[in-house]
Amino acid sequence: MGILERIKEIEEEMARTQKNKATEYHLGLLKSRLARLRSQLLEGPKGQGKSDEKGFEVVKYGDARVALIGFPSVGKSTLLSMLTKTKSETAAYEFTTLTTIPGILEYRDAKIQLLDLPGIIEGASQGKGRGRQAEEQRILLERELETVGIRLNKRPPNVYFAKKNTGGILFTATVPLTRMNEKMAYMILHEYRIHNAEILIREDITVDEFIDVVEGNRQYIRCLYVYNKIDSTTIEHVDRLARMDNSVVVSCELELNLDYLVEKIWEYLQLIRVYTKRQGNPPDLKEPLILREDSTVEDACKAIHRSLADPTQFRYALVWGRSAKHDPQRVGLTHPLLDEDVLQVVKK
Ligand SMILES: Nc1nc2c(ncn2[C@@H]2O[C@H](COP(=O)(O)OP(=O)(O)OP(=O)(O)O)[C@@H](O)[C@H]2O)c(=O)[nH]1
Ligand SMILES: [K+]
Ligand SMILES: [Mg+2]
Repeated sequence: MGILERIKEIEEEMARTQKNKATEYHLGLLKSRLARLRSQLLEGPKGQGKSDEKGFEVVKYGDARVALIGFPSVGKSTLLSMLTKTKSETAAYEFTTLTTIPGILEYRDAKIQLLDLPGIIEGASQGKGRGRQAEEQRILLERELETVGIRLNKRPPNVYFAKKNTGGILFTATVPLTRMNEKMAYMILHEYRIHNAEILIREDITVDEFIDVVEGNRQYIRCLYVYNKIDSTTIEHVDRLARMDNSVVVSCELELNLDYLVEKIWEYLQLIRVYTKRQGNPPDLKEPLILREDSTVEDACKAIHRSLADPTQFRYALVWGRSAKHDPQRVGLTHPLLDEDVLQVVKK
């Protein structure tokens, strides 16, 4: 039996199985089997070099990447063409875009690579997906991304997990577990042929989250749900969509709310700008370092030059701005930076 058939069989069995105390472990087992098969499917057969093919087949460029993922003809290419200098073909028929089209969104001195992807659709081959309501599309997209190991707007579970060579399974939970337990963990690990490991669970996780930890390859990605074409629905509907979590409503056609969308994209990327300065010179305000929100002086040094954070080179740094207690503050490598700080590195 092929992987796809086995996946289908397990999905069917799960759908038939009632959720209760008696079936809890069996369902946990099915879930882990399903997760293993899906991973196999994504990785492809071992030793064929296929697993190296990552990303969207477009060269990475700029400070961050945003992928536009959605059903056909929702206006992804129209949006890319509005927000960047790139023109991506748009048309009223589905699957106009057949390959990934990159464009650059310039905002707050950062270059953000937008990727216009071909429309994705649940069961495209069966011709499904016409006339879907926005909310339904959202659920289907989430489900589609879930099955390939993408977790949207979630944090990785607070669990320490390390495979070992010997010593058996060492299981510890620092909080009461109400949604899974040690027995379930053993069973799932057994399914993964893991017989030696250290597990420290620090929050009340679900079985699915435990499987995510064991798989270890999940992508935790922030996601904005953008509802386009608000010009062609009722104000009540728009209002309902706009109130949902992580949502922005726009109209590319009427150019409604696009500035707000760009602001939101910036917020979701969690980036900061750090302006660098040489001794005796004003800061370079044209090209800031674009760093992740939780970056330190060390990260900034590494972004300037690989070896700048080495103890042989780095003496201290001066920081002006919101992260500084006084201007300038003399700091070390571990100092956390904030948006719009100015940084001067003093070398040995
Ligand atoms: N009414 C309305 N139509 C829009 C809006 N934005 C885009 N469209 C139209 O919707 C149709 C599809 O737009 P595309 O940008 O090609 O959609 P897409 O998501 O890239 O489609 P595929 O590449 O086929 O998946 C085009 O006819 C656009 O002119 C909008 O805000 N309002
Ligand atoms: K289209
Ligand atoms: Mg398109």
